[in-house]
Amino acid sequence: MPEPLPAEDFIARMRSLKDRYWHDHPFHLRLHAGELEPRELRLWAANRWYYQRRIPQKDAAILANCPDLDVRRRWRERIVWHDGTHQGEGGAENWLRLAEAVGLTREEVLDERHVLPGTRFAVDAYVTFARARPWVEAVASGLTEMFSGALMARRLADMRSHYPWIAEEGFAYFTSRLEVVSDEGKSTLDIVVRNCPTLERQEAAIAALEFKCDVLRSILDTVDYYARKSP
Ligand SMILES: O=C(O)c1cc(C(=O)O)c2c(n1)C(=O)C(=O)c1cc(C(=O)O)[nH]c1-2
Repeated sequence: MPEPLPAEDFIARMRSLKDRYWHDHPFHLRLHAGELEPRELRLWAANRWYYQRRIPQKDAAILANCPDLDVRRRWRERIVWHDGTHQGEGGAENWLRLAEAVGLTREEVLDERHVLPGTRFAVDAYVTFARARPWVEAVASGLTEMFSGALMARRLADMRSHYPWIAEEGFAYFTSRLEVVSDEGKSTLDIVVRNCPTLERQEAAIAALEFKCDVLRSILDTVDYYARKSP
């Protein structure tokens, strides 16, 4: 049987997938350059809502499949972060505030009338992956968060400067996410490395992260296509 990769090489393989991440997707580049019309930002916020609202369900699937108490303890914090503990709190609520700040009503976000079929297919594929695959692969698929901190910091700065009409309250999602994201990346990586003792499992974890990068890019492909097409 082939030997597993040394941990550093395994980590390096996962980090090298940054090129496949969505930071340089044409839609993000237009967002960062201040080139988006308000209606394009609204389409983006309404579609990202679908991703945000499905993430706690994806995390619940991981909890359901994971027999490791220590991992479950850490993982359930993610659900609490997104859902909050009380009405009016949590990451999802903050995303709704961003959507309102770009000009959407809460109602039109919550009824998902702007969610495009491609977004739904991509995000649902992510949730299904977490339900159907071994839990460590689903955890590995969340490792895009290793790449997300720098992107979110840049997005926050660029949105503040290029879209000054967006009220500061709208950015609470990014400011609060940035506080948790770097730490999460490290502990998630640790869980994946410890729970992939064979080359086969390591390769499966790498494939899971590739899949997730493709999920994210697919969301923006569909948003970008319709954003450019609409009047
Ligand atoms: O704004 C971004 O670019 C970005 C990227 C990602 C990501 O890389 O999956 C997440 C988030 N944001 C995010 O806010 C978030 O809560 C989140 C959860 C997850 C996940 O897979 O569990 N990814 C991400």
